[in-house]
Amino acid sequence: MARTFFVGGNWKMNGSIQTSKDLVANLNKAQLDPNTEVVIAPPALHLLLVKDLVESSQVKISAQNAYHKASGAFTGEISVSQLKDAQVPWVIIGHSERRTLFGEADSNVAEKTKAALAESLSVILCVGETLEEREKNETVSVVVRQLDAVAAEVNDWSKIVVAYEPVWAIGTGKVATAEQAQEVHAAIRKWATEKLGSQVAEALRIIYGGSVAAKNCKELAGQPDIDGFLVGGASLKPEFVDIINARL
Ligand SMILES: O=C(CO)COP(=O)(O)O
Repeated sequence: MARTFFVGGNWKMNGSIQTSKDLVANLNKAQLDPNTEVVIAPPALHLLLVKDLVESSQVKISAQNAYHKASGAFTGEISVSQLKDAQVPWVIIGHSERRTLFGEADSNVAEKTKAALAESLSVILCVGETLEEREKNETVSVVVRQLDAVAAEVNDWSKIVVAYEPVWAIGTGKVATAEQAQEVHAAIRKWATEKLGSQVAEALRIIYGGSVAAKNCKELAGQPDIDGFLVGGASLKPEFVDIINARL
């Protein structure tokens, strides 16, 4: 079964009302590969504005994070239920910046993923190792530990896209080589086969993130287990369209 190519744009904490409008205007006028699923994740403050401005039903919006409780005294948080109510269909969970800068543990990532799926949201679940972990040859064990934590809480993986984002490649310009990425993607699919069954594993989209750019996306996209990208910096530039069209 062919997996639909998936390209996400994680805008992180960047931009203004005007730049968000400009980014959507660029996407609206671009020719996008109709076989690519596109999801953009603006800052929470801009989500509804961006949602209203997007013209193509091919482009969906995503939050960059959410809290697992439905409501209550959690100052500053946005709940998965509020995302559902606002018709935001996707949420990024477990981004390495959430894990390393905001102290999210594997268990937090698991409970957020579970809560998002319970609200019928789709989830971009991020995993990946630090440079120190890679140098200690712990890449696969770290990624498996992160995935196992979610699998302990979640049975249905049909609405999850796994984003492999090596921390050392994020925002550094140091992209994993196509071989390095493929090796980890294959290990993730092997994990999924063993843990979730071969049918689920075959259908699971595993996307790569970390310094993806127009100049490296085609080689990465040519790997058998790379089903798309989660793009940071380049999603704020016109070349995002070239990355969406990596398979053309
Ligand atoms: O963290 C990322 C996407 O979520 C990757 O960011 P960069 O593409 O800027 O390296």
